[in-house]
Amino acid sequence: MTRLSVNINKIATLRNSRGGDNPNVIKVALDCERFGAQGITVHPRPDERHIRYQDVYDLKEVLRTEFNIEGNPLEKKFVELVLANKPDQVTLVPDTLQAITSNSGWDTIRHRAQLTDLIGQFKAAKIRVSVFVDADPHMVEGAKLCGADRVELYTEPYAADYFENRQRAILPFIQAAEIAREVGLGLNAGHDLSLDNLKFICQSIPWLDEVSIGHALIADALYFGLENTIQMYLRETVL
Ligand SMILES: CC(=O)[C@@H](O)[C@H](O)COP(=O)(O)O
Ligand SMILES: NCC(=O)COP(=O)(O)O
Repeated sequence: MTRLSVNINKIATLRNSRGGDNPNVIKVALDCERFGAQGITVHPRPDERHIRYQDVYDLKEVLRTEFNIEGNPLEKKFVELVLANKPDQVTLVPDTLQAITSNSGWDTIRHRAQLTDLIGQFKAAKIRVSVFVDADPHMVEGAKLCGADRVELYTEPYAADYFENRQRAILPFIQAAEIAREVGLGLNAGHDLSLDNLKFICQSIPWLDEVSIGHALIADALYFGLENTIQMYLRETVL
């Protein structure tokens, strides 16, 4: 079974649009847990345009399920935030300041020295480390050489090609996932997963440990309600 971690960035985006505290990020996170989510993901960015650094401290106090913090560890502030909060998992994402959202995985070969050092720091603090990579076997092997515990496959290309040709879309993901399994890495996936494409990736890669989903899930909640929506996503993860 693949576990579902709900990314609550979009809740923070909505809150920040009016400067107040509606919706309350902590309440929504706790409700996601109550409605069945097996984890909560946040991706604080340096400009704090959605999740703020203070949200991370507040969430750490109350969450009962897996807490996953995503971000770029080349930002010193991010490393300090993660080490101060000791989440269950940190996901290292190479996003640039200008990017609207994450748009590629790490080059784990070119950044091997930096990643190895950073992963060592997180693991010394007993935090599981997942490295965000494209569905490229070399990048998966590279993540292993850096000392990662897991990789998260960047699924935007899968989602983009899904309706055109889902067999073609999934193929590189199966190949990368097989390498992850061979070298002993745990496996996560995320970005643009939705009710359309989730079941197929879970069925095609039954050893997929976890998916983190935000944008589509929160958009679906506008129509179906948050509790129903989480249940609908959970059903897609069961084989
Ligand atoms: C790491 C990743 O894949 C992203 O999907 C990210 O966590 C979502 O961030 P935004 O909500 O800012 O688009
Ligand atoms: N790691 C991916 C994530 O947390 C959510 O991505 P998205 O569903 O908002 O595209």
